[in-house]
Amino acid sequence: MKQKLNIIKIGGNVIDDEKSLSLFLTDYSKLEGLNILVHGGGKKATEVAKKLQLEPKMIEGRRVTDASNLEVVTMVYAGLLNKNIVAKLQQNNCNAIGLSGADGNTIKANKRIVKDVDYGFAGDIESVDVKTISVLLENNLTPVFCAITHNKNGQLLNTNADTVASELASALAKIYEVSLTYVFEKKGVLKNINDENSIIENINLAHYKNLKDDGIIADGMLPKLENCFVALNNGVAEIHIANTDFLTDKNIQHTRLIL
Ligand SMILES: Nc1ncnc2c1ncn2[C@@H]1O[C@H](COP(=O)(O)OP(=O)(O)O)[C@@H](O)[C@H]1O
Ligand SMILES: CC(=O)N[C@@H](CCC(=O)OP(=O)(O)O)C(=O)O
Repeated sequence: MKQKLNIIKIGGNVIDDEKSLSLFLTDYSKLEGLNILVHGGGKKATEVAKKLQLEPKMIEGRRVTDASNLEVVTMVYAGLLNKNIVAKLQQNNCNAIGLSGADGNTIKANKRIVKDVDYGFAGDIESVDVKTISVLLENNLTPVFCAITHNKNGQLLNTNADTVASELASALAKIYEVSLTYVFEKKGVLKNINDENSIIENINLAHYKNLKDDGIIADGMLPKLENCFVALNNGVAEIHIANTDFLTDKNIQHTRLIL
Protein backbone atom coordinates (compact mmCIF):
# COMPACT_ATOMS: atom_id res chain seq x y z
CA MET A 1 0.00 0.00 0.00
CA LYS A 2 1.22 3.50 -0.86
CA GLN A 3 2.10 5.92 1.93
CA LYS A 4 -0.12 9.02 2.21
CA LEU A 5 1.19 12.43 1.18
CA ASN A 6 -0.63 15.74 1.66
CA ILE A 7 0.15 18.54 -0.76
CA ILE A 8 -1.37 21.86 0.24
CA LYS A 9 -1.20 25.04 -1.81
CA ILE A 10 -1.87 28.48 -0.33
CA GLY A 11 -2.58 31.50 -2.44
CA GLY A 12 -1.66 35.14 -2.36
CA ASN A 13 -4.67 36.42 -0.43
CA VAL A 14 -3.99 34.11 2.53
CA ILE A 15 -0.27 34.89 2.47
CA ASP A 16 -0.91 38.61 2.38
CA ASP A 17 -3.10 38.54 5.50
CA GLU A 18 -0.64 38.21 8.39
CA LYS A 19 -3.17 36.82 10.87
CA SER A 20 -4.66 34.35 8.44
CA LEU A 21 -1.19 33.15 7.36
CA SER A 22 -0.04 32.74 10.93
CA LEU A 23 -3.13 30.70 11.89
CA PHE A 24 -2.76 28.58 8.76
CA LEU A 25 0.93 27.85 9.47
CA THR A 26 0.15 26.92 13.08
CA ASP A 27 -2.49 24.41 11.91
CA TYR A 28 -0.23 23.19 9.11
CA SER A 29 2.58 22.45 11.56
CA LYS A 30 0.29 20.07 13.44
CA LEU A 31 -0.39 17.87 10.42
CA GLU A 32 0.91 14.35 10.76
CA GLY A 33 2.58 12.22 8.12
CA LEU A 34 4.26 13.40 4.93
CA ASN A 35 3.51 16.94 3.82
CA ILE A 36 4.49 19.40 1.11
CA LEU A 37 3.50 23.06 1.08
CA VAL A 38 3.31 25.11 -2.13
CA HIS A 39 2.76 28.85 -1.94
CA GLY A 40 1.86 31.56 -4.41
CA GLY A 41 2.14 35.24 -3.65
CA GLY A 42 0.87 36.93 -6.77
CA LYS A 43 -0.74 39.70 -4.75
CA LYS A 44 2.55 40.71 -3.09
CA ALA A 45 4.44 40.52 -6.40
CA THR A 46 1.91 42.87 -8.00
CA GLU A 47 2.24 45.29 -5.07
CA VAL A 48 6.06 45.32 -5.27
CA ALA A 49 6.04 45.61 -9.09
CA LYS A 50 3.77 48.66 -8.88
CA LYS A 51 6.08 50.30 -6.33
CA LEU A 52 8.87 49.88 -8.89
CA GLN A 53 6.66 51.50 -11.55
CA LEU A 54 6.28 48.21 -13.43
CA GLU A 55 2.89 47.47 -14.91
CA PRO A 56 1.76 43.95 -13.95
CA LYS A 57 -0.16 42.10 -16.66
CA MET A 58 -2.20 38.94 -16.17
CA ILE A 59 -3.80 36.87 -18.93
CA GLU A 60 -6.25 34.15 -17.87
CA GLY A 61 -4.79 34.08 -14.36
CA ARG A 62 -1.16 33.90 -15.49
CA ARG A 63 1.43 36.66 -15.25
CA VAL A 64 3.12 37.96 -18.37
CA THR A 65 6.67 37.96 -17.01
CA ASP A 66 9.23 40.20 -18.70
CA ALA A 67 12.84 40.39 -17.44
CA SER A 68 12.07 43.10 -14.85
CA ASN A 69 9.02 41.29 -13.53
CA LEU A 70 11.04 38.07 -13.34
CA GLU A 71 13.45 39.86 -10.98
CA VAL A 72 10.52 40.98 -8.85
CA VAL A 73 8.84 37.57 -8.65
CA THR A 74 12.13 35.83 -7.88
CA MET A 75 12.81 38.21 -5.00
CA VAL A 76 9.25 38.04 -3.70
CA TYR A 77 8.45 34.31 -4.10
CA ALA A 78 11.85 32.60 -3.68
CA GLY A 79 13.11 35.18 -1.18
CA LEU A 80 10.75 37.18 1.01
CA LEU A 81 7.72 34.89 1.09
CA ASN A 82 9.42 31.50 0.98
CA LYS A 83 11.90 32.33 3.73
CA ASN A 84 9.26 33.93 5.96
CA ILE A 85 7.00 30.89 5.64
CA VAL A 86 9.90 28.53 6.38
CA ALA A 87 10.93 30.57 9.43
CA LYS A 88 7.36 30.53 10.80
CA LEU A 89 7.07 26.76 10.27
CA GLN A 90 10.41 26.29 12.05
CA GLN A 91 9.07 28.41 14.92
CA ASN A 92 6.21 25.85 15.15
CA ASN A 93 8.68 22.93 15.14
CA CYS A 94 7.87 21.88 11.59
CA ASN A 95 11.18 21.10 9.90
CA ALA A 96 10.55 23.00 6.68
CA ILE A 97 13.00 23.41 3.82
CA GLY A 98 12.33 26.15 1.27
CA LEU A 99 12.82 25.30 -2.38
CA SER A 100 12.47 26.71 -5.86
CA GLY A 101 12.45 24.24 -8.73
CA ALA A 102 16.14 25.00 -9.31
CA ASP A 103 17.08 23.75 -5.84
CA GLY A 104 18.09 20.12 -6.11
CA ASN A 105 16.86 20.33 -9.73
CA THR A 106 13.47 19.40 -8.30
CA ILE A 107 11.30 21.04 -10.97
CA LYS A 108 12.40 21.59 -14.55
CA ALA A 109 10.28 23.78 -16.78
CA ASN A 110 10.20 25.24 -20.28
CA LYS A 111 9.18 28.68 -21.42
CA ARG A 112 5.40 28.72 -21.74
CA ILE A 113 4.46 28.66 -25.41
CA VAL A 114 0.88 29.58 -26.19
CA LYS A 115 -0.33 30.62 -29.62
CA ASP A 116 -0.76 34.41 -29.89
CA VAL A 117 0.40 35.17 -26.30
CA ASP A 118 3.99 35.83 -25.27
CA TYR A 119 4.12 35.16 -21.55
CA GLY A 120 7.83 36.06 -21.38
CA PHE A 121 9.70 34.19 -18.64
CA ALA A 122 6.71 32.13 -17.55
CA GLY A 123 7.31 28.41 -17.40
CA ASP A 124 5.33 25.22 -17.90
CA ILE A 125 6.65 22.20 -16.03
CA GLU A 126 8.45 19.44 -17.90
CA SER A 127 9.59 17.19 -15.07
CA VAL A 128 9.63 16.72 -11.31
CA ASP A 129 12.44 14.87 -9.52
CA VAL A 130 10.37 12.50 -7.42
CA LYS A 131 13.46 10.79 -6.00
CA THR A 132 15.05 13.91 -4.50
CA ILE A 133 11.73 15.08 -3.06
CA SER A 134 11.03 11.67 -1.51
CA VAL A 135 14.50 11.67 0.11
CA LEU A 136 13.57 14.95 1.83
CA LEU A 137 10.16 13.63 2.90
CA GLU A 138 11.63 10.42 4.24
CA ASN A 139 14.10 12.42 6.30
CA ASN A 140 11.26 14.23 8.08
CA LEU A 141 11.68 17.44 6.13
CA THR A 142 8.68 19.39 4.83
CA PRO A 143 9.47 20.86 1.40
CA VAL A 144 8.04 24.34 0.89
CA PHE A 145 7.93 25.18 -2.81
CA CYS A 146 7.58 28.65 -4.29
CA ALA A 147 6.45 29.49 -7.82
CA ILE A 148 9.94 29.74 -9.33
CA THR A 149 11.31 26.93 -11.51
CA HIS A 150 14.25 26.68 -13.94
CA ASN A 151 15.04 25.29 -17.38
CA LYS A 152 18.40 23.67 -16.43
CA ASN A 153 20.02 26.17 -18.77
CA GLY A 154 20.47 28.88 -16.19
CA GLN A 155 17.12 30.49 -16.77
CA LEU A 156 14.66 30.94 -13.91
CA LEU A 157 10.98 30.81 -14.87
CA ASN A 158 7.86 32.08 -13.15
CA THR A 159 5.40 29.21 -12.86
CA ASN A 160 1.82 29.47 -11.66
CA ALA A 161 1.77 28.12 -8.10
CA ASP A 162 -1.40 26.11 -8.76
CA THR A 163 0.50 24.38 -11.57
CA VAL A 164 3.48 23.71 -9.30
CA ALA A 165 1.12 22.02 -6.83
CA SER A 166 -0.71 19.93 -9.42
CA GLU A 167 2.47 18.84 -11.22
CA LEU A 168 4.10 17.85 -7.93
CA ALA A 169 0.93 15.94 -7.03
CA SER A 170 0.79 14.19 -10.41
CA ALA A 171 4.44 13.14 -10.30
CA LEU A 172 4.40 12.05 -6.66
CA ALA A 173 1.16 10.08 -7.18
CA LYS A 174 3.37 7.41 -8.77
CA ILE A 175 4.78 6.50 -5.37
CA TYR A 176 2.42 8.06 -2.80
CA GLU A 177 -1.33 8.24 -2.25
CA VAL A 178 -1.63 11.98 -2.78
CA SER A 179 -4.26 14.30 -1.37
CA LEU A 180 -4.07 17.76 -2.99
CA THR A 181 -5.74 20.77 -1.35
CA TYR A 182 -5.97 24.30 -2.66
CA VAL A 183 -6.47 26.66 0.25
CA PHE A 184 -7.61 30.18 -0.54
CA GLU A 185 -9.65 32.98 1.02
CA LYS A 186 -13.08 31.73 -0.09
CA LYS A 187 -14.94 28.64 1.10
CA GLY A 188 -14.71 26.91 -2.28
CA VAL A 189 -15.74 27.44 -5.88
CA LEU A 190 -18.81 29.68 -5.75
CA LYS A 191 -21.92 29.74 -7.96
CA ASN A 192 -22.15 33.44 -7.22
CA ILE A 193 -18.86 35.18 -6.51
CA ASN A 194 -20.72 37.70 -4.31
CA ASP A 195 -22.31 35.02 -2.15
CA GLU A 196 -19.74 33.39 0.16
CA ASN A 197 -22.10 30.52 0.87
CA SER A 198 -22.98 29.53 -2.71
CA ILE A 199 -20.37 26.75 -2.60
CA ILE A 200 -20.41 24.18 -5.40
CA GLU A 201 -19.69 20.94 -3.56
CA ASN A 202 -18.65 18.71 -6.49
CA ILE A 203 -17.27 19.66 -9.89
CA ASN A 204 -16.40 17.38 -12.81
CA LEU A 205 -14.84 18.43 -16.12
CA ALA A 206 -18.15 18.84 -18.02
CA HIS A 207 -19.58 20.93 -15.18
CA TYR A 208 -16.42 23.07 -15.12
CA LYS A 209 -16.65 23.76 -18.87
CA ASN A 210 -20.25 24.94 -18.49
CA LEU A 211 -19.35 27.18 -15.54
CA LYS A 212 -16.44 28.66 -17.51
CA ASP A 213 -18.59 29.28 -20.61
CA ASP A 214 -21.20 30.99 -18.43
CA GLY A 215 -18.52 33.25 -16.90
CA ILE A 216 -19.19 31.87 -13.41
CA ILE A 217 -15.60 30.72 -13.11
CA ALA A 218 -12.99 33.30 -14.12
CA ASP A 219 -9.56 34.81 -13.41
CA GLY A 220 -7.30 32.87 -11.04
CA MET A 221 -9.91 30.15 -10.66
CA LEU A 222 -9.30 29.04 -14.27
CA PRO A 223 -5.71 27.76 -13.90
CA LYS A 224 -6.63 26.33 -10.50
CA LEU A 225 -9.40 24.13 -11.88
CA GLU A 226 -7.60 23.22 -15.09
CA ASN A 227 -4.68 22.05 -12.99
CA CYS A 228 -7.00 20.03 -10.77
CA PHE A 229 -8.35 17.99 -13.68
CA VAL A 230 -4.83 17.30 -14.94
CA ALA A 231 -3.90 16.01 -11.49
CA LEU A 232 -7.04 13.87 -11.16
CA ASN A 233 -6.33 12.27 -14.52
CA ASN A 234 -2.79 11.54 -13.35
CA GLY A 235 -3.92 9.45 -10.42
CA VAL A 236 -4.05 11.98 -7.58
CA ALA A 237 -6.38 10.35 -5.07
CA GLU A 238 -8.36 13.40 -3.89
CA ILE A 239 -8.51 17.12 -4.61
CA HIS A 240 -10.23 19.77 -2.50
CA ILE A 241 -10.61 23.54 -2.86
CA ALA A 242 -11.34 25.11 0.50
CA ASN A 243 -10.56 27.87 2.96
CA THR A 244 -8.08 27.67 5.83
CA ASP A 245 -10.58 26.06 8.23
CA PHE A 246 -10.49 22.87 6.15
CA LEU A 247 -7.11 22.01 7.69
CA THR A 248 -8.69 21.36 11.08
CA ASP A 249 -12.22 20.40 9.97
CA LYS A 250 -12.40 18.07 6.97
CA ASN A 251 -16.22 18.09 7.12
CA ILE A 252 -16.53 21.80 6.51
CA GLN A 253 -18.38 22.76 3.31
CA HIS A 254 -15.97 23.11 0.39
CA THR A 255 -15.48 22.03 -3.24
CA ARG A 256 -14.32 18.56 -4.20
CA LEU A 257 -13.09 17.73 -7.69
CA ILE A 258 -14.42 14.54 -9.26
CA LEU A 259 -13.75 12.74 -12.54
N1 LIG B 1 -16.62 30.94 -9.20
C1 LIG B 1 -15.63 31.39 -8.44
N2 LIG B 1 -15.53 30.98 -7.15
C2 LIG B 1 -14.54 31.44 -6.35
N3 LIG B 1 -13.59 32.29 -6.78
C3 LIG B 1 -13.61 32.71 -8.06
C4 LIG B 1 -14.63 32.27 -8.94
N4 LIG B 1 -14.41 32.85 -10.15
C5 LIG B 1 -13.32 33.63 -10.03
N5 LIG B 1 -12.84 33.55 -8.78
C6 LIG B 1 -11.67 34.32 -8.32
O1 LIG B 1 -10.58 33.46 -8.27
C7 LIG B 1 -9.77 33.88 -7.17
C8 LIG B 1 -8.83 32.74 -6.80
O2 LIG B 1 -7.77 32.72 -7.69
P1 LIG B 1 -6.39 33.40 -7.30
O3 LIG B 1 -6.59 34.85 -7.05
O4 LIG B 1 -5.38 32.98 -8.30
O5 LIG B 1 -6.21 32.71 -5.90
P2 LIG B 1 -4.93 32.10 -5.24
O6 LIG B 1 -3.99 33.24 -5.13
O7 LIG B 1 -5.41 31.59 -3.95
O8 LIG B 1 -4.47 31.03 -6.17
C9 LIG B 1 -10.76 34.24 -6.10
O9 LIG B 1 -10.21 35.11 -5.15
C10 LIG B 1 -11.86 34.90 -6.92
O10 LIG B 1 -11.67 36.27 -7.00
C1 LIG C 1 3.11 32.50 -14.34
C2 LIG C 1 2.32 32.95 -13.16
O1 LIG C 1 1.16 33.35 -13.29
N1 LIG C 1 2.89 32.89 -11.95
C3 LIG C 1 2.26 33.34 -10.76
C4 LIG C 1 2.99 32.72 -9.59
C5 LIG C 1 2.45 33.10 -8.24
C6 LIG C 1 1.09 32.56 -8.00
O2 LIG C 1 0.59 31.67 -8.66
O3 LIG C 1 0.48 33.16 -6.92
P1 LIG C 1 -0.99 32.95 -6.39
O4 LIG C 1 -1.16 31.50 -6.09
O5 LIG C 1 -1.01 33.79 -5.19
O6 LIG C 1 -1.95 33.41 -7.47
C7 LIG C 1 2.26 34.86 -10.65
O7 LIG C 1 3.32 35.45 -10.85
O8 LIG C 1 1.23 35.43 -10.29
